[in-house]
Amino acid sequence: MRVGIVAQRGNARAAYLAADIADALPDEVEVWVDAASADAAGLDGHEVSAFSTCDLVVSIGGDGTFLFAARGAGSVPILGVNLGEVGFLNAVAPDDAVAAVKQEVERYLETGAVRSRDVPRIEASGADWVLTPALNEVVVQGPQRGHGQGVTVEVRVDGSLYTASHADGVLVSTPTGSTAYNLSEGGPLVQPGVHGFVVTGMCAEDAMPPLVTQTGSEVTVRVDDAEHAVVSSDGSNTREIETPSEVTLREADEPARVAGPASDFFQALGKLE
Ligand SMILES: NC(=O)c1ccc[n+]([C@@H]2O[C@H](COP(=O)([O-])OP(=O)(O)OC[C@H]3O[C@@H](n4cnc5c(N)ncnc54)[C@H](O)[C@@H]3O)[C@@H](O)[C@H]2O)c1
Ligand SMILES: Nc1ncnc2c1ncn2[C@@H]1O[C@H](COP(=O)(O)OP(=O)(O)OP(=O)(O)O)[C@@H](O)[C@H]1O
Repeated sequence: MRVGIVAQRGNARAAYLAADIADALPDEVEVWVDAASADAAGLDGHEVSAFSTCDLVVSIGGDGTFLFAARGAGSVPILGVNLGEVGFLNAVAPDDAVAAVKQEVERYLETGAVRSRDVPRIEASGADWVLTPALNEVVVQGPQRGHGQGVTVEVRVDGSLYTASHADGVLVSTPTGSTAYNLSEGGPLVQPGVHGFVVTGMCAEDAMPPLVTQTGSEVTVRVDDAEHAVVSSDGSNTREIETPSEVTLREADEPARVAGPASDFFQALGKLE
């Protein structure tokens, strides 16, 4: 079994906790530590982009660290330990981290699988490009946000026109991402497990109420009337596209997998206050 650990870059507490977890695991488990944290501790590190070959990935940090770990992990189960300010994606408290990881490792050694929940991701693509699937959301927007900026968008669901407007952009969120950027833009909270994505307009001039689509549907966003447009996945994997052009959003073939104990969704909402 191979366990990959991603500790928040530059955070000594995260690096110590990574070392504690590594020390607590049986010798038969190979432990990889991300390059930045390993370098700080004088160890050999591994690029997080190779963590899709692990059997379990542990993220120690905040939501940004979890999203970073998820980009490398692909569909490998990720257990999130919260050292962040919000830590909505991280169900495990630091004091419980060693026990929670040991429990999943023991489960894997006994049964060949860790306990995990599938969470859908959104894949954004254009004529000759595709972004790393998003765990939270894909944003299609103009070169800049704000009055007098933006882009004309035309949103279709399975080929049928939903709406068209000048707007800062359009945000398509997974249930996981509903508590993040989607919420700030006026989109609804979505209970985990709902099989839908949310399409939310960003400061649209014409009517664009938040729309829940089935995960199986294909959403296309045509952008025009701006110098260029920008597509981003989870706020970081970004692509500049020319206008006019069309972005296709659909459920990624492989979901992300969240390992370890689940947090109570309604209790976790308290973290956002
Ligand atoms: N106005 C906004 O609310 C806004 C703007 C830009 C990005 N974001 C979010 O930030 C994410 C990228 O995270 P980052 O840490 O790299 O950037 P960041 O440092 O700008 O973090 C943005 C905030 O979003 C929180 N967050 C991220 N995912 C969340 C989730 N699923 N539920 C609740 N809160 C969540 C983080 O804890 C952090 O407080 C994007 O996926 C997007 O959802 C939010
Ligand atoms: N081990 C790492 N190696 C390389 N980059 C990292 C690593 N950990 C985090 N990062 C980068 O830092 C970003 C997240 O860091 P950030 O400071 O926003 O912390 P966070 O995990 O969101 O916690 P907080 O809630 O305290 O802000 C990630 O998106 C990623 O780009």
